Amino acid sequence: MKRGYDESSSSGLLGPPQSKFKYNPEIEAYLVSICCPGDAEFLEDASTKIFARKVADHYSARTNQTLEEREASPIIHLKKLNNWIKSVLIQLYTRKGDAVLDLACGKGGDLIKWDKAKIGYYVGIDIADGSIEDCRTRYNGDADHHQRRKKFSFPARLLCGDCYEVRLDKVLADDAPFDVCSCQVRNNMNNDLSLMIYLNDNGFNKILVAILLTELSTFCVADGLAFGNSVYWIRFDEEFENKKFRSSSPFGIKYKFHLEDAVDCPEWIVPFDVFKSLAEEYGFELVLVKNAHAFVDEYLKIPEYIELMRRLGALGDGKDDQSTLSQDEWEVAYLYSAFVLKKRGQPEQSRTTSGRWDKGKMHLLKQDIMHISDEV
Ligand SMILES: C[S@@+](CC[C@H](N)C(=O)[O-])C[C@H]1O[C@@H](n2cnc3c(N)ncnc32)[C@H](O)[C@@H]1O
Repeated sequence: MKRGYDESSSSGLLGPPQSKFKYNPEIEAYLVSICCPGDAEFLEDASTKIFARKVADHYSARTNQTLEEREASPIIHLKKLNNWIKSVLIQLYTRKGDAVLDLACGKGGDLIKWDKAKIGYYVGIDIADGSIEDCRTRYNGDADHHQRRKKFSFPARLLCGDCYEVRLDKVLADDAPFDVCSCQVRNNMNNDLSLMIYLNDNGFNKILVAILLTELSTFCVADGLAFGNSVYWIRFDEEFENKKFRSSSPFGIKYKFHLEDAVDCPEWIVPFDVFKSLAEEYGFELVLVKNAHAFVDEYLKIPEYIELMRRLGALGDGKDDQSTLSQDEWEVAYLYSAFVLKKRGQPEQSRTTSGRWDKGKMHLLKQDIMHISDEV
């Protein structure tokens, strides 16, 4: 049975548990699911502004957890693993001085990662005003009174609004071009495509995306319409009872995804090859697509990333901390993939900026947060 790490490694870290899934890079059946984050009570119409409002309220209402509360999460090691994957991605694809657009930046959970990559400018956008306010205090270094951290070394700007509803080209006219866009939220395919057009037209170099993938064959071999374990479940709609999917209508295959202590939302599957060719049509080439198991397999061989994993603690700390991912969390990790899109024809060396000291601020006041709406 395949394991997700190098068993001969001398890292001292505990490995992920054995998985019943076997990662096969040749497999053609991977499907990208388009995620609409939200809550069970407001699942129905993802396209409406009401839905967007409810998403915003949901995230705003999620208070900052204490360290103890966070550590008690049933998916704490999965969260740590996700952080490791995001950090490695950022280290791999961001360079000193880059201008970064963090779409759906939330409470700024990635600020430290961008700081380590020595970026030159940061613009964060999120729909939830509570989250963007938390992001502001975190950026200012005021978030944790016990552990006041040093100031971030890049200027920043924060905006509050629905990144799929506003004219980003207008709102960000003075900030563009960006080198990297990070996006960990998906809307519907049309919105994602308009975003890609915007990114292409506005000189983006790379987009890093952490996206949920599920493997159709897992569903096809499962009994009935649902499968999962103690921390997640996926349930397909009744209409897919016969487990047949028409290639002529690749969109609209809906299922519900539940992950303990994280999400409970509808998602729609999109065949990966369709996504890839649409991205190509809009001027992007896919330079990396890696399932989380394969990602761990590959990058946990590199000393600096082993050290990072040790610090983040997803697989213990190599010394006293013997806690690690549960089998069930490791199976959830298998549902996720990281991918990177790169603007076609963009040479590696050409960076758009080396710091934007004239833009953004080093300390953000409440009134510095720009509230954007689709009237902009
Ligand atoms: C999973 S969180 C990502 C947080 C962040 N990347 C981090 O690691 O801390 C998803 C975020 O997407 C935001 N979001 C959802 N739909 C959005 C939209 N249409 N426009 C802007 N933000 C959105 C939510 O408010 C939430 O903060």
